[in-house]
Amino acid sequence: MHLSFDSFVLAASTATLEDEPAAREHADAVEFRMDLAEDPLTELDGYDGELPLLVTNRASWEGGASEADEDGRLASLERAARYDAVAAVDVELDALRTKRGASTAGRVRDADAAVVASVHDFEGTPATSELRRLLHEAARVGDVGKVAVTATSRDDALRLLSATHAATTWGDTVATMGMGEAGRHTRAVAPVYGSKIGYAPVRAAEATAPGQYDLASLSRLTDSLKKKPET
Ligand SMILES: O=C1C[C@@](O)(C(=O)O)C[C@@H](O)[C@@H]1O
Repeated sequence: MHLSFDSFVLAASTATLEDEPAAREHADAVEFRMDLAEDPLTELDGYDGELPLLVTNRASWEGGASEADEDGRLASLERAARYDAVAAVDVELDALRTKRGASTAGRVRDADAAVVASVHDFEGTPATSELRRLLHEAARVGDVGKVAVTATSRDDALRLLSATHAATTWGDTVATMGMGEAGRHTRAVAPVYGSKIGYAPVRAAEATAPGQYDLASLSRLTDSLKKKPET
């Protein structure tokens, strides 16, 4: 399956593909968190859903739950990329800076899947210059450059939106989101400034990051902001 990041993609984040039927009504894709799944490759084997998959196998050094060593973790992503349903693979920017990670990106693309190069900051929001630099570097090595930061103030949220707008204006394909309470509204608003992916759990209690809206809520918010105001 194919996913275009030319326009906003709403991904239902989940630890199990059993959520796909419930996600269909609102989501454009499923983000399958392989690191949170019991037996991810067996789930991929049995997947017969309609939504394309974006697979993530988040490293423990990037806030995820993968317990595999780096080679095994990336090898699982390469295997996942070969499933027809897998349209995109998330690879951390820090991994992509290594030879092993860059080779994973090559294999993912050989399997006709897109690479989402990701950066997470669970502590705060980097300085504006660093934010812009990270977005540009991630967008250069990935088909989408994704930066998720922890916003602790309105100022952080505004800087994130502004960096998203700047990156989009100079032609980078990026996705951004503010984690935490102060960042929550950026999830609804960032697509207006060019962000191309949003993440939300089907059920609020199963959030995969702090400050996420549930899927139906984020879908309603992004849809209504997408509509042109009536004149
Ligand atoms: O990288 C991201 C973004 C995210 O952390 C969020 O803040 O919505 C949720 C994760 O599941 C996903 O892999």
